[in-house]
Amino acid sequence: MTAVVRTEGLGRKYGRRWALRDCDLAIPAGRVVGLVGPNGAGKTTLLNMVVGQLAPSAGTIEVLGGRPASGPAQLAKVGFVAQDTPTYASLTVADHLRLGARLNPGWDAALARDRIERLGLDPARRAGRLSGGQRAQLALTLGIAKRPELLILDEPVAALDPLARREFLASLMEAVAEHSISVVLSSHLMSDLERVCDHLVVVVDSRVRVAGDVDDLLTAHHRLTGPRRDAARLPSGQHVVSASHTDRQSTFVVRTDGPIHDPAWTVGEVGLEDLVLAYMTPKTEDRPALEALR
Ligand SMILES: Nc1ncnc2c1ncn2[C@@H]1O[C@H](COP(=O)(O)OP(=O)(O)OP(=O)(O)O)[C@@H](O)[C@H]1O
Repeated sequence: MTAVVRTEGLGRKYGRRWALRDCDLAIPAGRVVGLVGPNGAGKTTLLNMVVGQLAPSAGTIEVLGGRPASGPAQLAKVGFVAQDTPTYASLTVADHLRLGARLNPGWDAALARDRIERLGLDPARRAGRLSGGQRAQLALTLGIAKRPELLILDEPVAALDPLARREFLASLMEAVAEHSISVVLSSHLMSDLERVCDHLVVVVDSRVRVAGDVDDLLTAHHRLTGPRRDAARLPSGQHVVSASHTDRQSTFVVRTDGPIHDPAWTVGEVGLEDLVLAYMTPKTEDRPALEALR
């Protein structure tokens, strides 16, 4: 499998505290990857290592077959829109495009101009005078016009209203379809991720809890509801992701490779948001840690 990002035992410490640890990932090419997890889980830390802005404290990372930010050719292959969609407040939209052209060898000037025109952004307007949504669109334009093979977006839609978010994601998907780029996108907004992502990475407490193609993940996870039962009494092939109990009833989200035959259970499907929430919920039972699903 061609991996756009491959990590083994990757970790980053700040002082004595791990911001991310034991991270093993193999993200296939051509995916739109949703990176999710609670605040402080380690998402930005991972993305900053992917783009080479942060050095690992442990393990290895390979991006498009090379070391992150290891030279001009590697830098040209990866586009990055950081968390606060950074632009230069005193520079105009046109200045940003000129800067993009100067800094990026593969710059697609026609693409940048067309996008700006289609978005209705005034080239003479200073970035500091744009709305949050317009600034995010400008930053995305810079990221796409660089014509990267991999585009990294750290919470690009956080400050946008629902309509602007929808437009932003639509234009991202358009760019993905037209230029066949791989995208890694971190967000807390599950409905957005559900719409655009076909691969998911969930990070909780500095560790990757689960990773895989969305279709495979949804097929492998089920919600079991039935008479109250201890998680320890479930068959070994059913890995408990989350458990909740009332006096008489138990509900589990489990990951399993095979069908569930026990007639005591009502078996339901799990949606993407429920799946993510199940992994983010602290487990009440003591079960072995889950392997990342690939
Ligand atoms: N420069 C830094 N110095 C010290 N600790 C840091 C630094 N940057 C991040 N951390 C810590 O590392 C951990 C992971 O932070 P990170 O920003 O990667 O999380 P995140 O998942 O992106 O969170 P959010 O969703 O809130 O953006 C947190 O505990 C954070 O406090």
